[in-house]
Amino acid sequence: MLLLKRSADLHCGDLWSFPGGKIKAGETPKVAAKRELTEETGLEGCDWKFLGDSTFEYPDRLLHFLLFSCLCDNIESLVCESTHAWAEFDQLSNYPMPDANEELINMLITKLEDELK
Ligand SMILES: Nc1nc2c([nH]c(=O)n2[C@@H]2O[C@H](COP(=O)(O)OP(=O)(O)OP(=O)(O)O)[C@@H](O)[C@H]2O)c(=O)[nH]1
Repeated sequence: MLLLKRSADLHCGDLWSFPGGKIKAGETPKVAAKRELTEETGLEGCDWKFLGDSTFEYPDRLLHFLLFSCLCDNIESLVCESTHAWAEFDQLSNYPMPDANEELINMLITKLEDELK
């Protein structure tokens, strides 16, 4: 799983997060997910899947997340402004993440378990 370290000056700064960002007007969620991945990493994912959605209320904002997974087979072309890490599921506790991500990770694990059945 690809994780990016957020800059200190951003919301949830200095925490590790999934590539992503806000949907622009007129974009579908999937188009936005693909755009954000490429903007932030230079990578083009394939085999995109919508995994589910989740809402999280921070003290200063209410966020609605639409979670996608994809595969990246060209990882040598990764170009990233932020510090990045490739993490296995059992290593995630080493990467402090925003509070909203607990539910996102549970969603990921559930979907992967379903696929392996
Ligand atoms: N990208 C990303 N954002 C997350 C995660 N978890 C989480 O709570 N967030 C929050 O989701 C919001 C949107 O993310 P973002 O700041 O990356 O959005 P963006 O790239 O469009 O930024 P911008 O507003 O500077 O254009 C932020 O408030 C961020 O803290 C995550 O895993 N990845």
